[in-house]
Formats: sequence, C-alpha cells, structure tokens
Amino acid sequence: MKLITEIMEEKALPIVDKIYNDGFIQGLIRADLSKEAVEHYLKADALYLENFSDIYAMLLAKSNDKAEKNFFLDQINFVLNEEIAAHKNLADYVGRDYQEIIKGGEWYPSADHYIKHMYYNAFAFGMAETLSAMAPCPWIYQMVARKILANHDLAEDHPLKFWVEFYADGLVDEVLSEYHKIINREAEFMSEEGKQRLIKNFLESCEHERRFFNMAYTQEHWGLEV
Ligand SMILES: Cc1ncc(CN)c(N)n1
Repeated sequence: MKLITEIMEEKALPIVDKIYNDGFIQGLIRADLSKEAVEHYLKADALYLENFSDIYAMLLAKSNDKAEKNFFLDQINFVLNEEIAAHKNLADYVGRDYQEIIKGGEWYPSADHYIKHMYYNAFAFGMAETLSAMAPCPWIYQMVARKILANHDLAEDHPLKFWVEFYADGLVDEVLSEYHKIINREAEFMSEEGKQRLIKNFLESCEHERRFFNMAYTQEHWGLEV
C-alpha cells in the first residue's frame, strides 16, 4: 500500500518538468534572467516566506508534541533567517541592495492565491491538510534544483550557482521526511475523501509554485490599484 505522500509526489512529477522548462528556470540556468523578473520574484518571495513562517507558527501552537514543536521552531528560523542567503544571491545577480529591492513588494495575484490556499487550510482544516499545501515549497525547489544540476554542469563563476546548490542541498531531505511522517500519520485516521484533499492540496500548491515563477517572469501585477 503506497503512502499518501508517495502518491502525491508521484502525481506531481509532470509539474516539476513544466517548471523546469518555463522561462524563469531556463533564464536562471542561462544566467540571462531579466533583473525585472528577479526583483519581482524577491519582492513577492520576501512576503511569501514571512507568511510561510507565520503558518508554521500556527502549526507550532496546534501541536501537542514537543519534538514536533521544535521542528516547526527550527523551520521558522530557517525560513526567516537562513533562506535569506538564497535571496541575497539573487540580489547580487541584480547588483542592488536586497532590502532596497524588496521595498514596495505586495501579494501579486498568483502569490496571493498561493498564500491564501495555505492559510485557508490552516484555518479551516488540520495539520496534515496544511502541511500538504506547504510541502511543495521545499519539495518543488529541491526537485527543480537537482534537475538543473543533473542536466547542467554550471560553471564555478555561474552567478546563480549558489541559489541552485542551496535548494538542491540534502538538508531538505530531513525537512521533507518530517513532513511525510506527520502527513502519513494523520492520513491513517482519515476517510478516502480526507486523503483525496491532502493530495489535491499538494498538487494545487505545485501548480501555485509554477504560477509563482511565471508571475515573476512576467512581472504580474493586479489590474487595478488594489
Ligand atoms: C514561492 C516559494 N516556494 C518555495 C520556496 C523555497 N522554500 C520559496 N522560497 N518560495
């Protein structure tokens, strides 16, 4: 009997290829990604990661297991204080100060939809539904980064090699195995409908990841002043 997390990741593999072949990642590989696309990504992603850590804080409060609470605590620290290294690599590529770049950022439409998908599950459902919607965040980036390294021998002086290696890093394996542990444990007590929701949450967030990259590549904005 396959684990629910194995099923969701298997079903999502085609989206990994689509993201890999879309403009943002191809531009990153060629190191000809426009500065506008990178700045737009950073403006949106700084806010995305802030909200991602807030949702982790909600899960920390929901948990009644100290080891689990410490996992969420570690992840809050990683997202708030360590992932900024990947952002700084992108800011160096643009050649501007990171804090300057992210000023004036907002939840552009695709980022807004993604963030609200996670919050909806955090407020309306439980930990497994929320983590299923959050899991593509580490998983997609690791899969895409590893696919880049498998298909390209990035030169030592490639300006975005750090970004790729940061996300391809094995550290993510430990994070994902904790996600898998919690999701698969909770799924044991769920109806078929409940399990289908976990899979749907994961696949929708994989699609949100694709839209997030394309949002930056096209500098997507709201049509009207929101
Ligand atoms: C939108 C998004 N998704 C995933 C990641 C990688 N943690 C990120 N920084 N931003």
